[in-house]
This record gives sequence, C-alpha cells and structure tokens, in this order.
Amino acid sequence: MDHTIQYGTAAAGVISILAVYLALRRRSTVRNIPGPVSPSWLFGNMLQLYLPSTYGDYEFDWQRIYGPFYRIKGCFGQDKLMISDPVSLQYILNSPHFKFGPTVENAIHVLYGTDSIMGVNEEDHKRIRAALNVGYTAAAVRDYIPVFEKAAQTLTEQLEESSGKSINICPRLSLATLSTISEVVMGYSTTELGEEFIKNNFQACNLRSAIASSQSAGQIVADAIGARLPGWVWRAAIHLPTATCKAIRTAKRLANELGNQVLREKREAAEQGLDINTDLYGQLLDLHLLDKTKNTLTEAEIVAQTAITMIAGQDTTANTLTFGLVELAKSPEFQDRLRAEIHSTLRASDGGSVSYDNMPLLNAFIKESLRMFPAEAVTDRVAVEDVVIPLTDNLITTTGERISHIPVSKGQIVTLAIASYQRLESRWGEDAQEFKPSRWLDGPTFKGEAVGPYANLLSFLGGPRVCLGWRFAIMEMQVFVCELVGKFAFTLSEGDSTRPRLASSLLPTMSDGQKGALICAKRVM
Ligand code: HEM
Repeated sequence: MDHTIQYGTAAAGVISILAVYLALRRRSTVRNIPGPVSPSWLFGNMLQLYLPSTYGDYEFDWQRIYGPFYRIKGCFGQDKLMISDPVSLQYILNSPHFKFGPTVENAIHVLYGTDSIMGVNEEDHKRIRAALNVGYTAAAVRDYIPVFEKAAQTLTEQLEESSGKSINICPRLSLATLSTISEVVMGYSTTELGEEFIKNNFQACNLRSAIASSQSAGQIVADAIGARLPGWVWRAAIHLPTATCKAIRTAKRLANELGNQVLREKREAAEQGLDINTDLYGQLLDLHLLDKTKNTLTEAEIVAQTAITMIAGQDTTANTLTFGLVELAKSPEFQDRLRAEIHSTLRASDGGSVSYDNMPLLNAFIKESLRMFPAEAVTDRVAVEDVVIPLTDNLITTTGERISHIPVSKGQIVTLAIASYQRLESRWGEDAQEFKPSRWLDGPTFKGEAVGPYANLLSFLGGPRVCLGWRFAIMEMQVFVCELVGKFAFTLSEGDSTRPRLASSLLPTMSDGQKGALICAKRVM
C-alpha cells in the first residue's frame, strides 16, 4: 500500500508535533484513568489496537479488565480514552463539544470533499441533511423494495452459476449494493455507471483505509503525525504524484463528472416537461427549479454529495451481509429455521408485499450481524473545549479516587469503541462475544441507556450525524437475506476462514489476508 501522503508530510511537522504531544501530556487530565501498560513510547498501544491478527484480540480483553472507560496510549506517549460506556457514548455523539478527530476529518475532506454532507459545518449539515432526507425516510425506503428485489435476483443468478463451488461472496454483494444506491439516487443502472466508475468506486471504498487507517506500524506513526498537520497540508498533499493520491483524484473526478452528467440530463428532461421525480437527485433538482430558496440544495451542492453517497452505503452494507452469511454457514440449524420462516412468509404473502418487519428470525439475524460486525468499529472524536463526560457507573482512578464524571481538556482525543460497546457483557450478557441471533428473541436484549437509531446498536452511530442511510440498509438487508437464504443453503468453504480486520472499517478477510469471504451456496429451491 502506498503511504506517501503521510510520509511526504511527516518530516515537516515532526518537531512541532512532538512539542505539542509533550505539552498535551503535561496538561492531560486523564492520566489517572486506569488502562493497559503501553509497550512502547513510539507506538503506545496502537499496534495492539490496530494490527492484531483478528480484530479485537487486545481491545476486548482490555474492556474485560478495565471496564467500558479506560486510558490507552497513542503514539509518542499521547493519552487517549477508549470509551464503550453507553452513557458516555450517547453524550459524546450528541454533544456540540466534540467533533471528528483530526485523522477522520482529514480523510473525509480529502475523499468526499469539504462540501459533502460529512465535510460541512454544523449549520450547513442540518440544511443538507434535511434536504437529502426525503430519499431516506421509512416511506421512501419502502418504495425501493422492487429495486432491492431486482438486485437480489441478479445475485441469485450469479450464485446459481457457481453451482455450489466455493466463491468469494464479498465483491458480488458489493456490486449489488452499489447498483441499488445508483438506481434510487440517480436513476442509473450499473451499465450506465460504466466499468471505469464501478472499478474506481470499489477502490474508493478502500481509499479511506489507504489515507487513514493504521494498516502498518509506519502508517500508524504517519497517521499520528498527520493528525497534527493543518488541513491545507492534506489538501496540498493530494496533488502528489503517488498511486494513492492519483486514485483519490480519479475517484473525486469521476464522482463529480457523474453528478454533473446526471443533473444535466435531468435539467434537460425538466425543460422538455418530463417528470424528473423518479429518483432522489431528480426530486432535489425539481425542488430547486421550483423554489430557489435557501432551503433547497443548489445544483453544485447536489453534485457534491455524489462521492459520499456512492461510497457510504456500498461496502458497509455488503460487508455486514458477508459477515452475517459466514456466521449463518457456521450455524446450519439456525439457517434451516430462518429459511423455514422465509418460505412460510413468502407463501403467506402469495406474491403480494412481504411484511419484512414481522419476521422475527430474519430481524434477529440482521441485528446480530450489525452487533458483532459494526462497519465503523472504532472512530475518534476530539473535544473542542474543556468538557465533562458522564459515566454509567463510578470509576476508581489509579490514585483511588471514585469519580462519576471525567473532566477532559480541549484537544483530548476520545476513541468511540463501538465494537467493544456491542460486546459489553454488562449490557448484552455473558455470551456477548458469541454470534447468537436468539438473544433478540428471548426477552429483553440489553440493560441500561437507550442509544442509536436501531435496536440500541451504535453500528450507525448516533446523534445529529447518525448514518443517513440506516433505514435503507436495513430494508436492503431484509430483502437480500430473504432472497438468498430462501433459495440457497450456505456452507463454509473448506480450508479457508474469514476474519474481521480493521482497515478504517471492519473488513472480512480471507486466509491470504485479502478482503473477501469464501463461501459455498447450493440451490435448495
Ligand atoms: C450496514 C450498513 C451501514 C452502516 C453500518 C453505516 C454506518 C455509518 C456510520 C457509522 C456513519 C457515521 C460516520 C461517522 O460519523 O463517522 C454513517 C454515515 C452516513 N451513512 Fe451510513 N452506513 C450504512 C449504510 C448506508 C447506506 C445504505 C447509505 C446510503 C444509501 C448510507 C449513507 C450515509 C451517509 C450519507 C452518512 C453521512 C451522514 C451525515 O454525516 O449526516 N449509509 N454510516
């Protein structure tokens, strides 16, 4: 992997950064929070957090030992807080006193653009989000069911061709999820997107990990240094003649060209008196043409959402489904019960609309897949001023003090440990580490504070910047699982196993370390 962005900028900042870290350390208000020993000043606990052979090898043990709020060391002795306490997470996600951590923010700006929904400031964010939301309400998403069904049937045809042999399910699911977003947002099929765009978008889903994801010891240090460099250095570095920078420039150019082309075609169609309200971009443009007030998005603002829209829902959904299907392949008994539920629901619907929300096993399976394999397993936020974080239970500091709130200084990095939260035994029970869909069927699933938009999970995070497409993702997964598990029996591929690995998002990886999951699908009806 090409890490030249970070290496190229490292030398310029290293001395001042070390000075900042040392100053931060002296001021740190969190030094007395217990946490694991740091094996090295240079890397702190970062190699253990980011580079274990299976995601969570150290992190989940730390949580068992230190609870849902502990201190770890970043590079150069920096204090970081690992937080899986639901009360603290809920507070941080909803507080104006926290914003994206510097590495996350730089990656968003570089990859999606400063005018994208994730890149804009709070005020613009509210307005852009409200406008885009028309495409992501419960009612809008129900209208997409035929699009999801068509994509699921294409998947069925591909699986049939494999005739029960081992295949990598991941890229197939990824193409299917891209096709649905493209169809409902822009009215474009994958053929209209074109091979170059599709190839690039696959790559773009992985680019965030190429920019900021701590994939090697060198990149971990480079990320720590890059986090201290001003945004303009990152924006300037993108023009470097390296493979990663070139791929980012191409991805942005293609997204921009696509957005502009779609809007041009829709404007022309509107001028001819045709109805353009057939997809999200058409609706947004129609509103703008009818009423150019500040509440509608300008054409440039619509175009600026293209990169994030095409990337945000592709691999997140495809990887969750991949992990889920692998777990299903490990559990033939649950798989049979789920298939029986699917068959009886489809029979009852008799070719009419299927009530996906009334399928207990299907929804338990989706919730458990989201719980165990959250796409954004860890993500950083930074305090923009001095602030006090509340806790569920009191914490005893290394000096023996019992505290119910943690004061943190402006600039403190906090790591939202979403995967840890979703395995917290105090919340999910002693079997929290097991993939067990039945937990969603046997009475109350969790204890304590309600969080997140769906099933008390934080896979979609929460607060004002909660995933815009969460209803879309759930509906799409419901339709895909019904189609695939209804028609195929899934078994594990012999000689290969799938492991979760962190690369900005949680990726399924095969024995050779590459992204993907080998699985066998045999037609059953
Ligand atoms: C299982 C599937 C998905 C997961 C786990 C997921 C997860 C997330 C997470 C964690 C965020 C917050 C990122 C952050 O603040 O750091 C997010 C934001 C976002 N997601 Fe999703 N997502 C999924 C599917 C989708 C889909 C299908 C779409 C669109 C069709 C989508 C569109 C977005 C957008 C536009 C944002 C930015 C929202 C904002 O900043 O206001 N996501 N997603």
